[in-house]
Amino acid sequence: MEDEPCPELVPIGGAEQSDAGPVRKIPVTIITGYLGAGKTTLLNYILTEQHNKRIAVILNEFGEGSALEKSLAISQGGELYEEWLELRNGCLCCSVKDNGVKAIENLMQRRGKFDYILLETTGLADPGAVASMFWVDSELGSDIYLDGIVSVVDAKHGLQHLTEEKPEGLINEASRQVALADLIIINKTDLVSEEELNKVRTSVRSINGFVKILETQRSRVDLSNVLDLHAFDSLSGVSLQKKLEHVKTTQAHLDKAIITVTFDIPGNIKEENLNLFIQNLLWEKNVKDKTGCTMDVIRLKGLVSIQGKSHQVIVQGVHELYDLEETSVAWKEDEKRTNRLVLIGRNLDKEIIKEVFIATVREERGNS
Ligand SMILES: Nc1nc2c(ncn2[C@@H]2O[C@H](COP(=O)(O)OP(=O)(O)OP(=O)(O)O)[C@@H](O)[C@H]2O)c(=O)[nH]1
Ligand SMILES: [Zn+2]
Repeated sequence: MEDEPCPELVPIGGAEQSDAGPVRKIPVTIITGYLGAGKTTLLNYILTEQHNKRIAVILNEFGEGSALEKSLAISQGGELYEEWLELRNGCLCCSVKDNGVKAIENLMQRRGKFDYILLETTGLADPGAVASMFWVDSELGSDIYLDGIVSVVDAKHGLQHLTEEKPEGLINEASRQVALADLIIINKTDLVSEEELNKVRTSVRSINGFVKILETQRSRVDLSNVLDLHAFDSLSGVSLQKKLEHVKTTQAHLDKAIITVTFDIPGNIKEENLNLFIQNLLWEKNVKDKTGCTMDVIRLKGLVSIQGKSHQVIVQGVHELYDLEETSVAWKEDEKRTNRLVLIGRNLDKEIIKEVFIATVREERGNS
């Protein structure tokens, strides 16, 4: 019973799918970033680059005066539409006012016409809320999967956005977008000196110790860095282990800063204990730092070893939502089983979190 067969992940051959056959899930990449950072420029660039993908783009321009301009930029259509429009190169485009769920549902009726979805959030959006809908909306979840969150940071104004103070000590949008990202694009490097660029890079890194950082002008990036990141699923099982190994706990660099904390605890833990640890942290919020402030976790990633599971288990969390999924990577016979977690958030104290983790996973409950 220990070795439950894990379904093998096999690529589905051919583009054509019969009604009865398995359906290929469509990846969604969320493109976020503060107002004017270069999100739409990035989308335009991606749409015009050679990528052999049929991409569907959703522009979420909620409440922004420039929405019309944005649709114009992409569709050359001249008006704000909520209907899908086919571009000359076969890509699809649509501009919406809400968080995009409707648009995606609508889009899925055109299945077969596209193989990738890019969703641009508004500059003030919390990408976590958008990401969450892929977990909550199981209807959506069966058709599509979240591939990654890409945040565009303005090299010129990024620092200012990251340090902006919000009332009641709320986390500003720019920091949240950096904390949640799987890829950061520091754009508009033409507008800053090397020194200014270093400062932005250091601040971004101090918030998110995990994220890959690219620097661009006009959002020109190698698309392989943006698409098919598999940041949330077990297909990244192997590389995630490597990636996690390189993550370091960061030092607060900005005021009231968000930082990254990572640790590695050897052993083989019970799933219920892991759940308890995560729920205390994310739901009960009863884990506090030395000064009594609640630890506020925005993003959680990890690879853990669960008792009774032969394969590594990936942990993913965005705000209050989290998910455990067995990967296709089996623990080897002689391999030391270990649990590595990466947490990004505020008021994080590595030593305290480690202690809480150890105490929780060591605890016996119910059956010996
Ligand atoms: N100098 C410079 N300007 C840039 C660069 N990238 C984009 N821009 C300009 O910056 C402005 C904002 O770019 P957008 O791509 O619309 O930014 P956005 O993030 O989509 O903006 P919102 O949707 O309004 O939040 C545009 O005028 C772009 O032409 C760059 O690398 N350097
Ligand atoms: Zn835009």
